[in-house]
Amino acid sequence: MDVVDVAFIQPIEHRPEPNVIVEAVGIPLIDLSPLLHPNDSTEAQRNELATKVGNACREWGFFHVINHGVPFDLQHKVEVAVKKFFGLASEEKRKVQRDEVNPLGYYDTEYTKNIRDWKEVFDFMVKDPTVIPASHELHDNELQELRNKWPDYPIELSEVCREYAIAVENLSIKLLELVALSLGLPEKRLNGYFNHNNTSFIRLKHYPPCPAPHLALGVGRHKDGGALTILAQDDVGGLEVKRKIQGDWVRVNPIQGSFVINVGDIIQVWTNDKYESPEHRVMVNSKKDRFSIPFSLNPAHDVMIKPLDEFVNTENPSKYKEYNWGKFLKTRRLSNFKKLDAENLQIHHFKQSG
Ligand SMILES: O=C(O)CCC(=O)C(=O)O
Ligand SMILES: [Fe+2]
Repeated sequence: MDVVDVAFIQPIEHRPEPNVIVEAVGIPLIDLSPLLHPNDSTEAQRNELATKVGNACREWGFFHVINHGVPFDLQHKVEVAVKKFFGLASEEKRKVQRDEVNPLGYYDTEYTKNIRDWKEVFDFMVKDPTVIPASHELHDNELQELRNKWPDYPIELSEVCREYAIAVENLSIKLLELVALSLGLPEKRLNGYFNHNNTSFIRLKHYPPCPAPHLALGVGRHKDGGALTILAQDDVGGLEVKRKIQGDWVRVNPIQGSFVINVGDIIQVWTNDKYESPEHRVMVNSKKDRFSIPFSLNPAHDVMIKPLDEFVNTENPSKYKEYNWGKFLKTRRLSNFKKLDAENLQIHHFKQSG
């Protein structure tokens, strides 16, 4: 990757300032240990956690969790395998390259908001196969089965990733239940959208050192399209969130043993904007490689997303028109692939006009 390539250069107003990194102060750290043994946790403990999650969702849209139940040695095995994979020669990685038909596997030329990201990624679905629409066209009902594409080396990558996916998916459902409780909904109100047909996925990411960290970004500013994101990040740092009131970018520092959780667009729409999906981006640096692994909790492709009835009434009418999740996902993928002239599909495109 060559940074003099203009494709990487952010417009002036979106360039990061590597010399003035401001740490985010006050992003909540939530200890989930009461959930480790669900039969022992009391209703009062769950409600207390839900209150913390609710406050974090309103104030930041971001929080850290510790004692989350994903075994440390499993995380370590994944990290080792991921580093082996990204350490392969490009020709090897390209053997599992994603293409226009199957968007899974390796990729190093992704765009966010039409600017190329300084990163390489490997995507896989939690359910294999996963069913999604074959095309983004609204009236085309054809479906497609996505199958994961695993490399021959490292041989253990597929197995450790599958095990990790199950553990993180379990955690995501616990978090979803806390989000539901925090909104005054029954604990399992949202679970049905994420059945065995869910389209959740995991992205293995490598941000190589970048000779021009003041011009490029690892991931340009964006909001996550799914319901919730569970991010494992190493100790290098680079993730930044845009503060709601001040509007400035602050660094979400790595905390050992924690996952970073953020609200995605689906929760924003479901809650009719009670919880907002925060804008974030990833800075790169000139010295260190950085690795991160986001898991995106996504519903089944045929789920229609709109504000939940519980958050709509005459004083507070629905702020969004409903949209089909599978078509949204498919449309988003189009613009990740190539530079488009138009803005990427966003939930604000479904905002009610009146
Ligand atoms: O790598 C990170 O820290 C965050 C990545 C991210 O925001 C994303 O993949 O959506
Ligand atoms: Fe993100």
